[in-house]
Amino acid sequence: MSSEHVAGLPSSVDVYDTTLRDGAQQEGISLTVEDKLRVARQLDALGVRYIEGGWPGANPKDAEFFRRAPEELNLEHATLVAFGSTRRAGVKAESDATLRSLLEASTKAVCLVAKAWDYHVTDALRTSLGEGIKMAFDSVDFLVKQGLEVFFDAEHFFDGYKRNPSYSLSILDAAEQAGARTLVLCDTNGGALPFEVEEIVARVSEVSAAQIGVHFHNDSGCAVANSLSAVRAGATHVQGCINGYGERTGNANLSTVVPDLTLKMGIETVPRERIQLITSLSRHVAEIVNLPLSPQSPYVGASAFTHKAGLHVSAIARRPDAYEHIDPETVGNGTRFVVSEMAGRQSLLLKANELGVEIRDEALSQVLERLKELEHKGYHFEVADGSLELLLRLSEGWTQDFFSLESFKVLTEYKEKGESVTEATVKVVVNGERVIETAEGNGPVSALDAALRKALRPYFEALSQMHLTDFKVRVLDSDKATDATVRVLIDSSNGDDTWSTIGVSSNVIEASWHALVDSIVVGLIRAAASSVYL
Ligand SMILES: CC(=O)SCCNC(=O)CCNC(=O)[C@H](O)C(C)(C)COP(=O)(O)OP(=O)(O)OC[C@H]1O[C@@H](n2cnc3c(N)ncnc32)[C@H](O)[C@@H]1OP(=O)(O)O
Ligand SMILES: CC(=O)C(=O)O
Repeated sequence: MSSEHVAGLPSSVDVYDTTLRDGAQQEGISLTVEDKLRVARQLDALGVRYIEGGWPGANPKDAEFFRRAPEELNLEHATLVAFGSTRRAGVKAESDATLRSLLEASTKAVCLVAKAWDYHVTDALRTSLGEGIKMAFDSVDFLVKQGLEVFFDAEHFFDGYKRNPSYSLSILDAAEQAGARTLVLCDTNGGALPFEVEEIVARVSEVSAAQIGVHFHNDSGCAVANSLSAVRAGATHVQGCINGYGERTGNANLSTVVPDLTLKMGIETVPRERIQLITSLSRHVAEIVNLPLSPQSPYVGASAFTHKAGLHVSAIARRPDAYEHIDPETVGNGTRFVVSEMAGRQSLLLKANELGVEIRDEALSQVLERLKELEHKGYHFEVADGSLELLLRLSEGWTQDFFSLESFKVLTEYKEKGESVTEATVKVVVNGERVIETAEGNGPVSALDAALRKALRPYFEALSQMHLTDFKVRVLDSDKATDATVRVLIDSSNGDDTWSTIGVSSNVIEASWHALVDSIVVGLIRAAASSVYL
């Protein structure tokens, strides 16, 4: 990996975040004003140069955001930008409602979107090409004369340029003449490809003296690549959204673009020491927008530095950078290993170390063979580290002596009006004593869990701190209908620690029982290890 500056590239690029405006245009995202303020604070802490906060004239929420921002944000690094369109056709700039609401937002900078494709001027705005140019000029001119820094988003620039370059360039020229700070070439439909981008941005850089910026949508899957190509061709301002949120397939993902520009191309973007905040920021923003972050997200995803294949893990154990393109800590992420049927001895050894289980070299091959057999039957140890820990311990001759099962029974009684009650009875031996307990639950697993806890609780105080946090059932061979094998996964927690356990059987209650017993046994082992009294 090189973070040295590459000759011929700009020394710095302005990062312009539009998560709160274009990001919020993604289907499924709806931010409150508080959410927007929280995201803005996070972006400022990362050190982005500009934060586009929303369109103040479009809805009361964005207007309130801009009203509250000066008092509640105290931005250290970033400049807040209000977004809106140019004046409407046939309306004077000073009387245009959108431009007035931009002024009322009281930011130092604004961003104006204008049509840069002739087809959009004639067919979407339904006005003349000359009026399209005047709308751009008048709007920028009006806001610059009010003392504002103006970014100019040339909407559909790439599509327009490919069809009628002279019109698209004259729109840019109008904005530049009127005093726009930055001409932002937008790939609004997101269909551009990197080689086209490089050629077009290079051409615009030749004819324009203003700063060139870019804004890419991801419809061809190239938004990040296009942003990097644009920088190679002369752009020094890049727009995008955290986690690639945005209209349709999203915008250029800043959680990728920023590390790429900084770590791969040696370009200054956010302050160098803050790049390590990008993983936590990306995950925090995912929480706020309430969308799970894809584990495969480059740099910041949970799987970005997770290794599964045995050959990879064995090499990494010898050379940590063997299968990692950067040191994960640079971006605040970390290396993980998962163990599955694709593991080799080295993977298992590393996992055993991580789980605090000592395992002899001779035992490794034997456990690996057993693990692969179990995975063939439907186990999935990658997501069940608790059960994997027990498998490793068993291979070293350990047996759980907390309790032994004599039998369990589950009854579901259907009552009038469709109500049902499930009751479980467990018979276990603890400390040489036979214990029989019955409990009710809202289903077989909760009833079994309650009965087992009732039986064990007098002997193991630590059980009061343990609880199940999730329960998942997956049918593995659904073509066998009711004879299908099912996999049950249980997540558990004791407040400090979490673990996952697994059970597989053609009987869902039996599979649940195995996962449940593993969950309790792992919890008791952890309690013993942290000297919580049992
Ligand atoms: C490429 C982008 O993503 S830009 C950001 C787009 N974001 C949004 O649209 C979200 C916020 N939008 C809104 O809340 C509303 O669409 C508003 C408030 C902006 C406008 O609402 P309305 O006045 O009801 O208009 P509506 O949305 O139906 O149509 C858009 C109007 O803007 C005009 N318009 C579109 N682009 C521009 C432009 N760049 N400059 C000037 N006017 C424009 C259209 O001509 C149309 O006006 P018309 O019907 O008088 O011809
Ligand atoms: C401005 C903008 O969001 C676009 O052209 O996609």
